Amino acid sequence: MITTIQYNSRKLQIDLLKPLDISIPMRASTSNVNAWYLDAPKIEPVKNGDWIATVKDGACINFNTIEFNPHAHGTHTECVGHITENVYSINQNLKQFFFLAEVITVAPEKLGEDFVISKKQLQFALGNKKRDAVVIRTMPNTTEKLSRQYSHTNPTYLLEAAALYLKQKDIKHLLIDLPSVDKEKDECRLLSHNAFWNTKGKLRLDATITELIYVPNHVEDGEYFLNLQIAPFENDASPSKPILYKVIN
Ligand SMILES: N[C@@H](CC(=O)c1ccccc1NC=O)C(=O)O
Repeated sequence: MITTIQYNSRKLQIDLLKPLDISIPMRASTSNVNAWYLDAPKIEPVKNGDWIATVKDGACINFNTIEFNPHAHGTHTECVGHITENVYSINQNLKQFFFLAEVITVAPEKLGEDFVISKKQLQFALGNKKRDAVVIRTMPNTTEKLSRQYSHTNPTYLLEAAALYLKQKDIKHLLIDLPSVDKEKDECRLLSHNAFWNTKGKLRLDATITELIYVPNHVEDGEYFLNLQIAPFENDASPSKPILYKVIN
């Protein structure tokens, strides 16, 4: 099912039958990916006295209540409302869902006790490419990322200059396979979040950050169309399902 997309002056083809899902599924399990010191997400049947809302227990339906945190428990997309006093909702600010994206792979650099992604690394990977979105895969890239327990592990983050560079390149959507673009314990400085969303100037309300993605190794670096879909929560962040389609010519 090949479709041709007129993108500015270019005609780009993708195969809609070959979606590449880069989200992490959310499961009610202690092995679900986790960050920010919360317990595992819960998916439990509604109960009313002796009645349990599962077909195996005699109900005519399965009817679960789900408890999770979008920032902690899986792939999620956030807008500037994540760090502002004014409440901005991702559902009000992400209004388009198809973007030209570049998938890049970086091996984080050691900086003191930390591992970081630098501006230089992004410059090297992106060059003069003009994209709406950048998808960052960090090395090493194993399926252990689907179940990693990130709390208190000081995960890799983006240096402020790297986030500033992406803003200056007018990258609207930043996707990364880490729990945050900032250092886990940074006394709430949130330098990269602030730089990317330009909180000291005109807020980039249409810019989003998607965290806790997983880009499988069979997905090569290069040019893709990104379909970025969220669940329609009115909240700073929502669980999301980014799908890539390789640009075939
Ligand atoms: N770095 C902050 C915490 C933080 O960034 C955070 C805390 C809870 C949930 C999400 C967070 N940041 C996500 O990008 C701090 O040091 O307190």
